[in-house]
Amino acid sequence: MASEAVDIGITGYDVCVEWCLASGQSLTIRALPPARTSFVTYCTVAGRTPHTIYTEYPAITRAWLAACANPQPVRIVRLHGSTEGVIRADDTGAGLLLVTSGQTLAANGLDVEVPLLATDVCVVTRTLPPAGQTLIDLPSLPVLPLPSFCQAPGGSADKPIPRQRDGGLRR
Ligand SMILES: O=P(O)(O)OC[C@H]1O[C@H](OP(=O)(O)OP(=O)(O)O)[C@H](O)[C@@H]1O
Repeated sequence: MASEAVDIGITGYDVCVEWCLASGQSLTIRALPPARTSFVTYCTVAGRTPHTIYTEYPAITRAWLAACANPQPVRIVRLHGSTEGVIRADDTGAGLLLVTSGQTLAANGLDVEVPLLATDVCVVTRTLPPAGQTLIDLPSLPVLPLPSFCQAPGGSADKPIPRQRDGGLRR
């Protein structure tokens, strides 16, 4: 889907949200029956003042921080795969990562958990402007909107969140 090689895909809702926010493009995301629900979760260690958020979801992280009432300056570092050990090892670290059972968080001593969005398998197609139709669609499946905190200020979730280079400071 991302490389435009195919017109329809089956993937995780988390992947779709991150891609929409990062690219500024729309997808039509439709829910399949739940298979194994996980949660994109903010986590850290109790008592820390995080300066760095490690994540495979930098666009979701920026959107969430932008929606926070009093966001603190924080560096966003993109990592792929399991990040719990890196977060634990950095005394000013936090993370935005995928949690299913919570066992990996617990094993790494990450004891502050804030679930931001539930994610499961979904069907995804590109949304074509201006009418929003898709090349292939499965209208019997319910549409999943982007999370409410991904709404651009004063606008709709279809508008991209302002970009920031990975690793930069958000002020
Ligand atoms: O809450 P838990 O049940 O402990 O699962 C959480 C772990 O699962 C995911 O990794 P996964 O095994 O999917 O591999 P990957 O992220 O490295 O691809 C995720 O990155 C966490 O590391």
